[in-house]
Amino acid sequence: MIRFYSLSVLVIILDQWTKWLVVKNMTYGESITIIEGFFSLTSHRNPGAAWGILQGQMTFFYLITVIVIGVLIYYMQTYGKQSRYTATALALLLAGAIGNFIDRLFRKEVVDFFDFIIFNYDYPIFNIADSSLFIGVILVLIASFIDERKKKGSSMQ
Ligand SMILES: CCC[C@@H]1OC(=O)[C@@H](C)C[C@H](C)CCCCC(=O)CCC[C@@H](CC)/C=C/C=C(\COC)CC[C@@H](O)[C@@H](O)C[C@H](O)CNC1=O
Repeated sequence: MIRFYSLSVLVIILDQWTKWLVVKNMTYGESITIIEGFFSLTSHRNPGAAWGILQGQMTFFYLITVIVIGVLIYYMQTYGKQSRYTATALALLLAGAIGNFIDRLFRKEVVDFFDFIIFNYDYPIFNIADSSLFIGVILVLIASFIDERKKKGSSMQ
């Protein structure tokens, strides 16, 4: 179990370190092209949630994030032991939520820098914490699918 929390700590450190690098070494709005027309590092700030929704609603974000963190820790304690997929997914979700929470607490906005243009659509600029949340969501879906299949398989025998 503890190793899943250490995964969260590792992701949070990586998230906060990369955000610190962007804030320290790049001016706001500066963009460094990595792969022409596909991937750049752009120093961006988002006072809202995904796609900039709910700009500046910090109290709402604190409330939601504390609830999300509480639910994740509870699920980690109950379901985390059953399957390492679920535990990994929960650890990633926990890291993402905490990573952006730290930004919202101290900066009142979230630092973003991964700027992808996918099929000519300039995808919203995001960060490591968002990626961890996104991968965590995908993994939860996969884990529940695998666990479902296992249950069906055992009941068939
Ligand atoms: C990733 C969740 C967003 C993250 O939620 C958080 O912090 C959580 C812990 C707290 C929120 C207050 C509550 C969740 C709101 C739900 C939501 O938002 C549904 C989104 C779906 C999502 C599938 C998971 C799609 C993907 C989006 C993006 C990332 O794609 C990789 C674009 C990110 C850019 O708009 C970037 O500017 C965002 C900025 O960094 C602040 N980030 C947040 O608010």
